[in-house]
Amino acid sequence: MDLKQYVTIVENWPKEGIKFKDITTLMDNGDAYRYATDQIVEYAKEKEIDLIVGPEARGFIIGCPVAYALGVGFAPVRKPGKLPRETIKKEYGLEYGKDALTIHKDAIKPGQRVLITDDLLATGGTIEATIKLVEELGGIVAGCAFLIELTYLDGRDKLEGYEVLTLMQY
Ligand SMILES: O=P(O)(O)OC[C@H]1O[C@H](OP(=O)(O)OP(=O)(O)O)[C@H](O)[C@@H]1O
Ligand SMILES: Nc1ncnc2[nH]cnc12
Repeated sequence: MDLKQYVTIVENWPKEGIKFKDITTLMDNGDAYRYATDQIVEYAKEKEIDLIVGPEARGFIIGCPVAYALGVGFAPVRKPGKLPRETIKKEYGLEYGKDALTIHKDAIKPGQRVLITDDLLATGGTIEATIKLVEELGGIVAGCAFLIELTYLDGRDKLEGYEVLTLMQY
């Protein structure tokens, strides 16, 4: 299936010069959403994953159906002030700003094999921060899976030494 036909490109949003890749038009098509999910599930099966970790908010949309299909858990990475118990935190830069991410301290057991999921790899700031959170808690990053990679932003440079799957490249 050609998934790109379901992605809508929105010019100059949220800021001038950004070509925003809107995946809501992929998600609201049942066949396309299932096809994309299945690709990531097949990738994850080879990696003997114990847990999926995904950053807020679009990482949840990708990661939760994969976790369900594999019968493993999902641990959310969230922006500060959203998780109710003790967390650890990492700051990071974005294509259009900067932010921080947190995870519950007990979300990952040392040695667990983790697949990190998100909708899109841009500068790599979000995935880099998420990897740091997982590894600080003793998790093993067995793979990183995205629907979309913006190759012109070189996010992959931050992922040297990690296994990466991207379903669409721009
Ligand atoms: O590779 P990067 O440059 O870090 O950019 C990619 C991240 O940016 C977007 O999330 P955003 O922070 O906009 O949050 P959202 O998912 O809550 O919309 C996207 O969903 C990725 O998580
Ligand atoms: N160009 C873009 N489109 C959609 N999500 C993004 N996150 C970071 N850059 C993005």
